[in-house]
Amino acid sequence: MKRKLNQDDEPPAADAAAVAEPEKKKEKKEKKEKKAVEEEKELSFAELGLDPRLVQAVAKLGFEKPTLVQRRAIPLALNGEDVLCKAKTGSGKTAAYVLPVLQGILGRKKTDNTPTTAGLILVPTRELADQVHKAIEEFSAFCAKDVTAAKLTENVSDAVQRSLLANVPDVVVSTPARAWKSVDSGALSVANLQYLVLDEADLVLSYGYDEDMENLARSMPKGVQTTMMSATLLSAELDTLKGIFCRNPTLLDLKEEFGEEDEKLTQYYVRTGEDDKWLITYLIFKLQLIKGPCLIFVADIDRSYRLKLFFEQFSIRSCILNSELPVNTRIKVIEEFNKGIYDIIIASDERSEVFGDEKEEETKEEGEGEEKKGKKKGGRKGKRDEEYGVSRGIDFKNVAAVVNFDLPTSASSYTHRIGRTARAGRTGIAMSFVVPKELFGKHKPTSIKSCEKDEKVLAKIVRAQGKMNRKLEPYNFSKEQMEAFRYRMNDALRAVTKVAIREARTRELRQELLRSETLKRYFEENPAELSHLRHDGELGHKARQQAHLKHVPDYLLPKEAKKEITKGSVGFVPFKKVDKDKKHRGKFGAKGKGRSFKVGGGRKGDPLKTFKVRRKK
Ligand SMILES: Nc1ncnc2c1ncn2[C@@H]1O[C@H](COP(=O)(O)OP(=O)(O)OP(=O)(O)O)[C@@H](O)[C@H]1O
Repeated sequence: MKRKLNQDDEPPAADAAAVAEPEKKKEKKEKKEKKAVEEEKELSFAELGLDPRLVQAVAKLGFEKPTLVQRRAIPLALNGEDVLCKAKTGSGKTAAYVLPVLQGILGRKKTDNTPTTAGLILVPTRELADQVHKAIEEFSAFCAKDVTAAKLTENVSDAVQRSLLANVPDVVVSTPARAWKSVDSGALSVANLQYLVLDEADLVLSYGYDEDMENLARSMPKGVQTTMMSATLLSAELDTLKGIFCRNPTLLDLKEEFGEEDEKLTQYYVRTGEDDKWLITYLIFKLQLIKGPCLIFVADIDRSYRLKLFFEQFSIRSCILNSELPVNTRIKVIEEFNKGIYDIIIASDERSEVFGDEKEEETKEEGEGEEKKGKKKGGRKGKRDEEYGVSRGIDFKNVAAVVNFDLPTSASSYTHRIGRTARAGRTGIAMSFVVPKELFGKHKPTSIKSCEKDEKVLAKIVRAQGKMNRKLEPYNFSKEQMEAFRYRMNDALRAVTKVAIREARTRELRQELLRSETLKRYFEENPAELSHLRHDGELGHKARQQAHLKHVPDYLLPKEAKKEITKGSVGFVPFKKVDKDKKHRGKFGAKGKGRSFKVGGGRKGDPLKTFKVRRKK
């Protein structure tokens, strides 16, 4: 009878081999899997089975090899499978779904040249439709005569739209509402559709396109190959979408591998009072502590104008993006931002305003809040473009940092906002201001309702990011170092009155309408004139201008700051937490070499006079 082993005994040799066997097998399997992953990483676009003309196009775009989502999704799609894919923002999802559609059309055209719309790509916003349409043109650069594409988002007349569709484009890019309107009017036929793509699929439903989606589903033939993409595909949306469109889809949930493609996004959060976030933001941008293009998200449209006017007090130039601006203006601002003409965009991510308060319920699988679905009919203030959105999918190029001046109201909004930086393997910084519960409402002039739940939302964001192997680091700005600048911040805030904000808002709209409509033909004949119509022009005629705020006097500037600014290095000049016991501090309490400086002895009175720079001991 086999002697019972107690835990101290050495197992007999035969048993030792039996025990070692599974271990060996497991090790072998892990080694094999690791080798397969390494080999997969070396796959080329040609090895994915793509048409040489598409391979040529991506090579021309500088894509050396496919990203994770492309390596996984393209073969499945080429194999005719329905794909539901969750992959991180900026990971190349657009190419992952466009290339297989183009490949399918090229394949069909080899035997059947009948004009027919074979591909329909649905996106939630006009900006994204414009971007996807551009991507299709880039990817089909070497087969343009074989593939035609149209986008149904231009704010052109129905007649023009109808003539666009009369040529029966192979691929149509549209928002669901415009697609259904064209199908319903007979301008667009989806009777022979073969490929359907939903990008930012979860948002397509929460933007209130449910009805349009159901109508479109009814108009399409059965068996359309469907691909759905999003960085935050929540289980609720997943079931709805699967029910409407998919046959037996393959679920590609790449979140586990977020950590694999070396994560280059650094995320900070700053616990700060409602007024201090204005002071910190002023310092960050006036002292250029964040270098390079930056995207600032605020809670609503008024806030975006207030921040722009506040910046103007210090001669900091910025652009505005919101749903009130004409779509062509929004697309132009994004294009010019991507060309480096502007460095700061202030975007109001006003879904919570447009769709009403987003309630966040914890969903078990995702640990991410679920944004309240559906649009609050009639709950919107003023004329807004429901198809506006910049926190989702828009491929802002080389954004050095995303600043959540106002924290979003859901973890998934946060994921998409920060997804505008650190794209395609580049580095990026996300900095989010969090108003602690005990400080909420303490500074009435700058307090807004959406910050009341900042701490709760932060907790959910930390959990959701943790599930993607990402973390947020707390960041403390040294209050004493900031005090010297507070009076300047207050002067500027006082100058930006409600009247000034309202004036700026209406003026911007008037200017944009003027720019986009009546002068269009003139600028087509005089393109050089167009450049004068920069979008980051000063709006502050109504806000009192204060010359003394336009520059930072030398005695205020710590020597380090001056050196950093002239150095012109790109990227984020990190502050470091102020550890009382540390000897060395850089600018704003940054640890490391450099001088420490203190506002003079904490004495009352004008900090400008008591500000002293002390050499490092
Ligand atoms: N294989 C590749 N190699 C290099 N760059 C790539 C590759 N694929 C895409 N890119 C670039 O990466 C950037 C992000 O791509 P894309 O917009 O498709 O990401 P995404 O996953 O759709 O992002 P989001 O979640 O914000 O929609 C783009 O500038 C694109 O040109």
